[in-house]
Amino acid sequence: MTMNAARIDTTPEPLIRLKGVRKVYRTGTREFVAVSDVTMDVNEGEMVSLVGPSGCGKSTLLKILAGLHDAEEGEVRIGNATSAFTPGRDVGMVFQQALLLKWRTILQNVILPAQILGLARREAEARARELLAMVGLSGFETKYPYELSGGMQQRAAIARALVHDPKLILMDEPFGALDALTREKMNLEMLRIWGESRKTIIFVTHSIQEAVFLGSQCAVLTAGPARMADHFPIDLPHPRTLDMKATPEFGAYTKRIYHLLGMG
Ligand SMILES: Nc1ncnc2c1ncn2[C@@H]1O[C@H](COP(=O)(O)OP(=O)(O)OP(=O)(O)O)[C@@H](O)[C@H]1O
Repeated sequence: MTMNAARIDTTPEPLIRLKGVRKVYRTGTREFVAVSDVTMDVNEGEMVSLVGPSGCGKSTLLKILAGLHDAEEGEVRIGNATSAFTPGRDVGMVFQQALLLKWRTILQNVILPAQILGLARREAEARARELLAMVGLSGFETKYPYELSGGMQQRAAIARALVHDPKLILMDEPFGALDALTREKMNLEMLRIWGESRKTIIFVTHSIQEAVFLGSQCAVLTAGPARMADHFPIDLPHPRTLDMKATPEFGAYTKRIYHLLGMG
């Protein structure tokens, strides 16, 4: 008897598969293409930067990934055979403003998503404390948001996005409101937090330097028409250091993005 040995494919399935995604907003009889031609695979544990000018559809794409909007056309698949995905449970979000509740302590703010999802209080609190330590906020558990700097508040927001152990973190220009030096520091912190948490992160930014420095993959979106112009891996070594920004390799990536955005 002969047996056909099934070929075992060990290539991991991507966590996110986007193919020809297009989203149109309608107001009355008018249609507006917010984003189009979005095709990209994202593997678990990747940090993908989405970079582009204002109005090119970055936030729209995040809303599609969060399950808040449906795509007009194309395929959106999140989750795979080994990792099922439920948007309400498996997404953590960080916005440009930390949006902490001013009447809750930092610990109580970080716990909030776990409370909303009805997770066990004791475990959630232990995890929130661990995450506060990971983002460098040990000792600030009982402080209130007004007692923290902007950068510290954004660290708390990152801890809050991780507390329910989501599979996907969506970050919409999280450091856009910080001063330039704090932003550089937060970029280094972000890489460390990503390395420790091993989460899949989609990171929206207007900054080409930030996109190259943080991304394991970079997607470039253009406006007029709003479309994904390109996406490519960023093959810079880890750990990344600020010195790398002065290297020809780093410069080649930024130049590529400037050209795609018509600024070359
Ligand atoms: N609910 C909506 N209804 C109609 N048009 C919308 C809606 N939301 C966004 N738009 C339009 O769609 C386009 C893409 O918006 P989106 O917020 O995704 O852009 P963005 O790249 O995130 O911009 P920014 O960088 O300024 O935040 C914009 O021109 C915006 O005006």
